[in-house]
Amino acid sequence: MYSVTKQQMSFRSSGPLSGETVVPGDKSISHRALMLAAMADGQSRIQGLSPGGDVRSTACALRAMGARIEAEGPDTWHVDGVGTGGLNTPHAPLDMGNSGTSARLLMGLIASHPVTATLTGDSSLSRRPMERVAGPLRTIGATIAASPQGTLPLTIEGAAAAVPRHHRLTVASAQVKSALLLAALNTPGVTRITEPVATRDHSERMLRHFGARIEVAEEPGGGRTIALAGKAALTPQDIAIPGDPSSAAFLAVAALVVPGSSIVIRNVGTNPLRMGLFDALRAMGGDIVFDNERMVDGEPVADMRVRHSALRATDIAPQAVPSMIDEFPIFFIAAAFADGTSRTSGLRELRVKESDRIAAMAEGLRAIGARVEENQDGLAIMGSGGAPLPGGATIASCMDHRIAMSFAIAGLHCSQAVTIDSMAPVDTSFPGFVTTLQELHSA
Ligand SMILES: O=C(O)C1=C[C@@H](OP(=O)(O)O)[C@@H](O)[C@H](O)C1
Ligand SMILES: C=C(OP(=O)(O)O)C(=O)O
Repeated sequence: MYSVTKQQMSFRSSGPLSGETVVPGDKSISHRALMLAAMADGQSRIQGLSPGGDVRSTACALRAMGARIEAEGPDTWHVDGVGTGGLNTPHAPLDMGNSGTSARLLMGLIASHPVTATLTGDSSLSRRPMERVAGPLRTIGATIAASPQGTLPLTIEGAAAAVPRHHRLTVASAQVKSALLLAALNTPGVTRITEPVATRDHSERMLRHFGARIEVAEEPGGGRTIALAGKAALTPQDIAIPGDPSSAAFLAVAALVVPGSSIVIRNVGTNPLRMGLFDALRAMGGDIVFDNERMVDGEPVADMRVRHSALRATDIAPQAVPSMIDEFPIFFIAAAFADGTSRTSGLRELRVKESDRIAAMAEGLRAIGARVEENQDGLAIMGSGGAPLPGGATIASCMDHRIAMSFAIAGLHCSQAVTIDSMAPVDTSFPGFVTTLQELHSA
């Protein structure tokens, strides 16, 4: 079914997917659970933590600044927090690996502690913009020296007495918002953040869960203002983290496009601010049903049933972009098998993710025989109407897990195998991806 040489791997048409599965714990929620547990006074237990490399980067950095983080079982960890204000200066640079969320959120946490840390990353992360976080953090009193391009490596010297501000964000970014909320935890007084469009609110939900005083007000036009009271004493918690909808997305699109498929993905997070892809797929005619909807530790969760469906093309409105920001690569694959032309715009942010995801997807889609038009801020994709694409190409994963997984899924409905030059990046968010696909093919 799959052939493997070192990290290169080929994916080909292998029949329908069926059966039940789970996906790893949500990566976004895992970062936040570790960071807030590290700030709590006492021991928290986290069940379902993401096993990916990105969350390991966060855990290593927090350990280097004084938190004790130990495994209790395969996916259960306990964290002994240092208390708000209790971080220590690390003895060595903190390696953020491939993880933008680790780098940006930890910058926020460090900015209001009297500690100094240097953050480094791999070559992909070292190209990504950090000024969007560094700028506002300087206004609270942190000193941050980055490369002239505003990228890693950077050294941050936190403020001994940070200043509470009202930050008005110009970029719709949950990472920037969360960095400022984490900085606010050890800042006296009330910090306010206004975001232009609502972005994923895992930080707000989890801060509330740990007992912080936080208020969220809707703004006209879809934005929000969040007010957080600083010098907060956080109470340790037992938290269960739901499966990552951004990982479930790959399996869901596989089931939709491979004829005869029918799968169930149990225990997936369904936070409305992460559901853009699933809303779009349903609008395209995708048979996706959420069963057993419930709340777990402040986040909505459900079991997801997905069946093969004839997909129709759709256009994505720019307002929907934040709710599916990481799902565009796999959305483009779904669009490539739909009937008609799907159009997207307002996606400039995709050019500064782990790779330039607009360029990488356009190039890969053309290589497997799809018809694509690339614009500055989006793609137009002329779909195959459900027919297999030719395939028969090798795709450069560009150190980007979502590019690698998207073309792996495309290969399952191509006439000839699709080869991914390296599946190594997949470890950052979904280490069991290939095994899960194999199990769904043999169920
Ligand atoms: O806050 C988070 O956990 C994330 C926010 C998004 O980034 P931006 O804030 O840069 O949009 C997303 O792309 C990233 O994978 C995770
Ligand atoms: C953009 C992503 O993550 P990060 O920004 O944390 O590297 C992602 O997971 O798609």
